[in-house]
Amino acid sequence: MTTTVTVRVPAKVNVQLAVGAARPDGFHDLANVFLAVGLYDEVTATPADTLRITAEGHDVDRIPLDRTNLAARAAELLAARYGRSPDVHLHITKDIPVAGGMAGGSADAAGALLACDALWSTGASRDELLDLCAELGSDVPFSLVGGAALGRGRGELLTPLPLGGAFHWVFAVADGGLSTPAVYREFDRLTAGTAVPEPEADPALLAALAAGDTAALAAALTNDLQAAALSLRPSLAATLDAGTAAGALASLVSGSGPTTAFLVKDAESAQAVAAALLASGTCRAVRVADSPAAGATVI
Ligand SMILES: C[C@@](CO)(OP(=O)(O)O)[C@H](O)COP(=O)(O)OP(=O)(O)OC[C@H]1O[C@@H](n2ccc(N)nc2=O)[C@H](O)[C@@H]1O
Ligand SMILES: Nc1ncnc2c1ncn2[C@@H]1O[C@H](COP(=O)(O)OP(=O)(O)O)[C@@H](O)[C@H]1O
Repeated sequence: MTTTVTVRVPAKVNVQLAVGAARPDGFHDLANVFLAVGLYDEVTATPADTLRITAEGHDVDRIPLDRTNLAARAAELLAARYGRSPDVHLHITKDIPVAGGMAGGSADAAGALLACDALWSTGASRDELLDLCAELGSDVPFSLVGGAALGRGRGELLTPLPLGGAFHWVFAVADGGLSTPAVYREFDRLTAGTAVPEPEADPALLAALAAGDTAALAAALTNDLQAAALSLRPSLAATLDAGTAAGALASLVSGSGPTTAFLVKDAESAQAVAAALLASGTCRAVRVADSPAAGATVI
């Protein structure tokens, strides 16, 4: 019998984040082009007498260890769906920046779901797991799937995208986090009184991904939440400028921020841009990672 299951789950960067007007339910329709990157959290599930969460790694003092933790919510949802006890010990090893716009919480939710599913042998199909992911959060289905995908609806309706090669990234971690709902509210405030277009995926960006063409991808990167994130955290402009000055091909806010993402030519350039960003004093830490990365995987 399996007694412990560990799942590894990647972070994401949004290479295009097109945001529509607020819907009646408060969410926003998106054309959200997700790319999984090689920074990972791990979730280990072990049988226990009660549902318990522990965590180690970067900034774990900033995540809740009670039942509001997204990993705990995933275990409870799966247990309720299959009529069993949610008692399990979930240990999270965190490497994805917390509240950084890189879907760390979503990664832990997808990881916990897959780990508990394996531990409990529920027999859930992939589609059933994807439905549960969507109940847990808009970004959680992508954490399960990984690779590259277009997310429609609120981001949960995924179409896998072809990728023609690897891309190299540097990420600058900012002090503190940004609240995703607060960034969407700021988007609403900044766009009030304007006609917000229907979000559409950019064909040039999809072609750049399919061709594995870094220069074309750099020219096509966009994030409709960037102005809102910069409005709430003006200091991010200096980080973006520092990355561009250091030779990044393109610089943008990752999702709702405040992590900033820098697309670079190759692994050597990544090291140079990372060192320059750190030396600039405009960020707390830097990380280097490649894309794509596989989705949630039992290891
Ligand atoms: C912005 C994005 C881009 O991928 O991620 P982050 O950069 O924060 O990681 C996502 O849209 C975040 O997805 P996720 O963090 O899963 O959001 P959810 O838990 O579903 O929703 C949290 C809140 O964000 C807002 N929200 C989220 C998704 C969406 N399409 N429209 C929204 O308005 C709503 O206010 C919602 O109550
Ligand atoms: N397992 C978890 N890991 C990270 N954050 C979590 C987790 N569970 C709950 N949270 C909370 O979810 C919020 C969003 O965190 P996160 O998913 O890391 O950011 P983002 O949505 O910007 O990618 C934070 O306020 C954090 O405290």
